[in-house]
Amino acid sequence: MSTPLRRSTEPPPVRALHLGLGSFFRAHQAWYTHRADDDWGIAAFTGRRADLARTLEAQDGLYTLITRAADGDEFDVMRSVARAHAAADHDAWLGYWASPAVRVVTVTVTEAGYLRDGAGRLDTARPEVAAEIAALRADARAAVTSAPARLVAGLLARRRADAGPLTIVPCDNLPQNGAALRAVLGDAADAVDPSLTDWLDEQVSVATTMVDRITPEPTDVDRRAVRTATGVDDRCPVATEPFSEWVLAGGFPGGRPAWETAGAVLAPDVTPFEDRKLWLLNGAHSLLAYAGSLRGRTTVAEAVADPLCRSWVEQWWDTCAPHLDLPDDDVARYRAALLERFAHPRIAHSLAQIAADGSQKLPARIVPVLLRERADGRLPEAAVRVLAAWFLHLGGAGAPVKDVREPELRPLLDGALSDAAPRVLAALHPALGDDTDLVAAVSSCVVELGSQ
Ligand SMILES: NC(=O)c1ccc[n+]([C@@H]2O[C@H](COP(=O)([O-])OP(=O)(O)OC[C@H]3O[C@@H](n4cnc5c(N)ncnc54)[C@H](O)[C@@H]3O)[C@@H](O)[C@H]2O)c1
Ligand SMILES: O=P(O)(O)OC[C@@H](O)[C@@H](O)[C@H](O)[C@H](O)CO
Repeated sequence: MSTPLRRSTEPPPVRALHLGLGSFFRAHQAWYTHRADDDWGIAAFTGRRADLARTLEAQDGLYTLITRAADGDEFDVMRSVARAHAAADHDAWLGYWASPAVRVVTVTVTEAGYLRDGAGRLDTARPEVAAEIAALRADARAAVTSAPARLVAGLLARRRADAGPLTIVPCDNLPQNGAALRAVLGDAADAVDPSLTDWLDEQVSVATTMVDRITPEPTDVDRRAVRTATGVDDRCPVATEPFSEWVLAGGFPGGRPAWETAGAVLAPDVTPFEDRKLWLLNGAHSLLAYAGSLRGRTTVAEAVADPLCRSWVEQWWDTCAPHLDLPDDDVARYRAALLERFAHPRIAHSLAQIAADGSQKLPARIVPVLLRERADGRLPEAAVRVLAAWFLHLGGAGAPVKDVREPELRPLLDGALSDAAPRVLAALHPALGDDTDLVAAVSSCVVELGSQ
């Protein structure tokens, strides 16, 4: 007999809002908030689907976090999610923004959710973006659905209510995610109501963060593990690795949870931590997702156990190391720890999940190092390999293709490799398509990898 998960005491008062209720938020920001030495409750909204919100709400926002070590699991019930809402619950969304009690808004909507164009601005050429801007201009309470539009709708509600300053905290794997979100929000605000821009500058701070905790999609095995170990029938547990990092920079004029008491680090600048994480961890993840899946590997652990894939990872890390503004010892320790994290025997982190939206991820994970290398006159084999493997992936080899830009990328693959390669590379960064040496190297690597 198993018991359902319900609260026996009141939830903490809602003082924070989250957009993008999913696995990572529950393993990371909600975990830090749960452990922080104060009493902040979060109202969390899904990005799109309603199911997780419904399931969590039926458990009063409670869920089990499984901290999965190589030699066993720990089970802890997280209490910081006071309310869980479906994306469509737009009136509730606006209501929280209008509440002076709410001081912080965290965001995890994936790289694709920022709706950026190639220059990092809001992609107003997309019909759905233009339609949502028009809807908000006509009615500030219109039920918009994209992340930028929902955030601007929230900002309009807050200004109407004169509810005071707050901080938005993006927690997606984007370089300088604060500036990235601020640019998109500024563009959306300007398009909807130019008078919002000054208010935004005065009342809203956007923090920049480096976030790290490998959290695969939950499975039925996780649910059974909770039931067996605790006797509780938790319908939405989430399993994560023991390692966790959160580095934040920025102002919190309205206050924030005491996340530092739970291990978060407040720093003047996240750049060195972010480069280290996005290039070494996420860059290697993308390499394995495309090149490893070409070799039939399906998880990170499987791929890194393959000596050839592992040598590719090491080669990529050697390429990145000179560009990191950190002591060599730190980088060496980080690399050693990463190999252990990747090889985790009880975490099945699917390469297919990581492969999704490469058009949004490679510009953050691979391209910055590649451009630095090219500026120094080098043509790094490791970066060439990732791009060639991604090219093959887009053509249908290895992990399945799921990319927000797929409709525009697929036609670029038509025709001879010598024509297609520059077009596909230019889709990641304009300078890459014009780099004839790089195009030639990627083309020959496509042939080499494709024939393996
Ligand atoms: N899972 C990890 O290991 C991990 C670690 C570090 C950072 N992150 C960041 O967190 C993000 C979410 O990861 P997750 O594991 O929680 O995924 P998830 O699929 O469990 O949850 C994603 C959430 O984002 C929403 N979303 C997805 N696409 C969206 C879009 N286009 N617009 C608006 N909302 C959208 C979904 O509705 C859902 O609420 C990642 O993309 C990454 O940027 C994840
Ligand atoms: O979550 P995504 O889709 O941005 O990327 C997949 C993984 O590379 C990523 O989730 C890592 O596991 C994570 O960034 C580790 O902290």
